[in-house]
Parts: sequence; structure tokens; C-alpha cells
Amino acid sequence: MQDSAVLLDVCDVTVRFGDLTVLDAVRMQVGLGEIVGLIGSNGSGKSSLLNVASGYYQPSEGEATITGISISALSPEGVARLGVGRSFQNIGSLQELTTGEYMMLGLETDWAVGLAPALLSLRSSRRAEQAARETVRGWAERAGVADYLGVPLKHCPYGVRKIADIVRAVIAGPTLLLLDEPTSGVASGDRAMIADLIRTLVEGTNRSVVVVDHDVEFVSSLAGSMVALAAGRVIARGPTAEVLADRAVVDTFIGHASEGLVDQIAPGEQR
Ligand SMILES: Nc1ncnc2c1ncn2[C@@H]1O[C@H](COP(=O)(O)OP(=O)(O)OP(=O)(O)O)[C@@H](O)[C@H]1O
Repeated sequence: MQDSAVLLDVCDVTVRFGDLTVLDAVRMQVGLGEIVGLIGSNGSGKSSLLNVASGYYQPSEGEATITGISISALSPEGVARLGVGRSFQNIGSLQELTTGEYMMLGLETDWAVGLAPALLSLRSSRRAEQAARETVRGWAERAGVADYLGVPLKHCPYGVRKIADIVRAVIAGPTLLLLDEPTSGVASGDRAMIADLIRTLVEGTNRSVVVVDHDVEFVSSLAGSMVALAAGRVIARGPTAEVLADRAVVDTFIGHASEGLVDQIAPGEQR
């Protein structure tokens, strides 16, 4: 990959917590307009790598850059200002917001910098709020959650909260979107819709996505290339079909039962 085409460059990043090495000299590159899948078994370091890429974890060694700018010393807010968006496993007190209000945060460019001010500023302009509501309704209808727009997230099914968070992240239009297990807790019938939302962000743009998920078939349907982690180390990287066929990947976590997966799923295939 030409350097000019690299959006995220994780270069020999090691992360340690005390005696525990959670990432060990990890390299990963994400190109402009690329969807990269990050796969690995439980505890292999996937979320930690996303945390490095979004400024939540500082490398103990090595460096991560976005468009050549080092993010190693930046706060999560500083990394967000570079156009990096992410999904959240736990949205904490924001569950008080309705699904519609939460999705609207995605339209506030500085939302990650200050959530409460973001919401207040949205509310301060009725016309802007009306336009935002219409935009959000369109996305909610498309994502099948329009019935929940006025319902506080804390009263919504888990799958609806997850979809709301993905929509919020996608409509923010980040340059790089980091998605941590977007399908966990989501009905299997909604997975193709989530894949479509993610493709919408990328298609025809230079935007990029890193997607972590235990559903390897889901990741394969989206990602042109993959990185596989085991115990904090990269055990395979490259085009999706090659990684899925990699002996170490199959042996480590896909399992022999899935060896035919590569034949069944073409990378980037619509499901
Ligand atoms: N802040 C932290 N402090 C201490 N240990 C941590 C921290 N963050 C992650 N770890 C440890 O790092 C290892 C990798 O965790 P991580 O969540 O990155 O794995 P994962 O591949 O995302 O796992 P899963 O698929 O179960 O979500 C685990 O042993 C975890 O306990």
C-alpha cells in the first residue's frame, strides 16, 4: 500500500498493563476507503487495538498514526477531532436519551468532545433540530428502529440500542469508523441491514472502517482484508480469503468445521 493511501497506521504497537502484554508488536494498516476486519478469539486484543486507534489506550511501545499524524499522545477527544468515530459497548448515562436524541448526536460534529453541550446546542436551534429530526427519522426507518425514536434507550431492547449506536456513528460521517462487535445481541435478521449501513458510509468515499466481530461470516461479507489476532499478536493479515484459509487462523479460532467457509463466502459479498 502506498503511504499516501494509508489512513491508519499501527506500527509495532505493544500495550502492557503491569505484567500483562495485551498487544505485542502489532502492525495494521487501514487504507483510504477500505473496510478491514479484525478477528480473534476472546481476549486476543481486538478491543485493545481499537482502543489504541481511538486514543483510549496509549502504546507502551510503537506508534499509531492517522494520516501520518501520531495519535500516541492524543486524548480520545483529540483523536475524534481527526475524524475517528467509534461504536460503544456501553453508553452509560446516555441511555436516558431517546433513540432519536441519541442518533442526533451523530449530526453534531463535536459530539464526542462534549456530549451535554452538543445536545443543548442542538436544542437551541429549532430549525436545525427539525432538519436533524428528519435526517434521523430517515436513517431510523432504514434501520428498522423508527418505532423507537421517542423511546428512552434504557427502555429499548438491547438490539435496538446497538443499532441506534451504529446509526449514530455512521451518520457522523467519520473518516475512520471503528466498530466493536456491531452484531452482538442483534437479531440475525438485522445483520445484513447493519452490513448495508456500514457499506453506505464507505461507498463512493474515502472513508474507512475497522470492524471487530465474532461473526466471522459477517466480517467476511464486508471486509476486503483482515487482521487476525491471537494472544495479542498478529497471526495473519491480508486479503480476506487468504486470512480465512490461513492454517494458524483456522487452527486457532475458526475451527476445522469452518474450513469450507472460504469457498462459501466471497469477500465483500452481499448477504
Ligand atoms: N485496561 C486494561 N487493564 C488490564 N487488562 C486489560 C485492559 N484492557 C484489556 N485488558 C486485557 O487484555 C486482554 C485482551 O482484551 P481485549 O478486550 O482487547 O480482547 P478482545 O479480543 O477484544 O476480547 P473479546 O473478544 O472477549 O472482547 C484481556 O486479557 C483483557 O483482560
